[in-house]
Amino acid sequence: MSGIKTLGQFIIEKQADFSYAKGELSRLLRDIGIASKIVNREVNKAGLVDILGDAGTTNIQGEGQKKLDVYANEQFISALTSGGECCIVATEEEDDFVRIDSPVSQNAKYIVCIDPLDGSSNIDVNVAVGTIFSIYRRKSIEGKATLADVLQKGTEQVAAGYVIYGSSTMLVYTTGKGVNGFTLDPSIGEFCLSHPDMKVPEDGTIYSINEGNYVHFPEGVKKYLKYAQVEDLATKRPYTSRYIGSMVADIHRNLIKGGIYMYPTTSASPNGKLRLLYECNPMAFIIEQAGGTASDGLNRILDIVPTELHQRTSIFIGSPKMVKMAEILMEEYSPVKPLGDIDTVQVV
Ligand SMILES: O=P(O)(O)OC[C@H]1O[C@](O)(COP(=O)(O)O)[C@@H](O)[C@@H]1O
Ligand SMILES: [Mg+2]
Ligand SMILES: [Mg+2]
Repeated sequence: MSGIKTLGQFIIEKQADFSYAKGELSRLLRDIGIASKIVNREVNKAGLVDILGDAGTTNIQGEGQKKLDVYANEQFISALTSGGECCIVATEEEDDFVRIDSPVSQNAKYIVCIDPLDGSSNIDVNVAVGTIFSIYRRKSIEGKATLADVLQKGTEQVAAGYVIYGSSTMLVYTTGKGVNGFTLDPSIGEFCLSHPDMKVPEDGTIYSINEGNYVHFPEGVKKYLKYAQVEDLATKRPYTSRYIGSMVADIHRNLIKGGIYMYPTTSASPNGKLRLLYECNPMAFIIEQAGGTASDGLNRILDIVPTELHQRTSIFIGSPKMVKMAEILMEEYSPVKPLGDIDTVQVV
């Protein structure tokens, strides 16, 4: 076992990068690691325990909740509560933000925004799913933290990460100093450093989008798909289409191999489908830290000012050269309103 570095050891080692660090963020990341292992245990034996299928409840987004959505949500809230470093959790599965009122958390300075289980449509069919998290420092230090402490721009994130429950289970995260990936070694129950200093290739040949929505796509996206599907060997086109239907898994693949993931506006989702606070901001922070880019077609995701807890946005994310091409075609064919006028996207 010589030479392995566990997540816990790595976090403590990196703490030295932050002169003011007192270990709170390290402990918070530890708590997320613990809850991820518990969720992983259930995901791995999902068919054998009563965790598949619908929970029979609906979340504020009008989506039917899966049993594993609810279970994962409970595990992360309970780990963050007993850990004591988090004062508010904003989660996909709760209508309003959850104030952590345990005695130890009163003075906690961190806010966690989380998608406890990403890729819910893949849970019952044994396809990779994930967890996505984003961490902010509360702005106000007096009194109780409020919604204003949650609705911060993505540029204010102090850390972000995801867990992918796939053929192996990995935790990938950033604290603004690069991106590192850890693989869970079940024999020792530890996340071990397996992918140090991850970098997204500048260009790629993989595009990920639900083409089933083609007729509802903005013209700019239709043009990009035509561009991707044209024969031009010099630019390695036609590109390959890959779509798992779990944002974490599609972006993880593109982070390693190069590629672009797109979930644009559609007539069904005029503001996009994916949520800014706990899906797009954390993935954008990670991909940018790995040398990639992320926008809504025009505006940098991390610069979008959140106005609502479950706010949605369109997203184009991945290899910078591919995102740039998509943005050029969006700008030309489907001008998106610049920042400051975000709430309605106009498609001409
Ligand atoms: O089925 P669609 O419309 O392609 O949407 C798939 C996308 O929706 C999501 O499942 C939304 O996330 P949740 O499963 O956390 O709600 C993404 O993971 C995925 O990329
Ligand atoms: Mg999700
Ligand atoms: Mg989810």
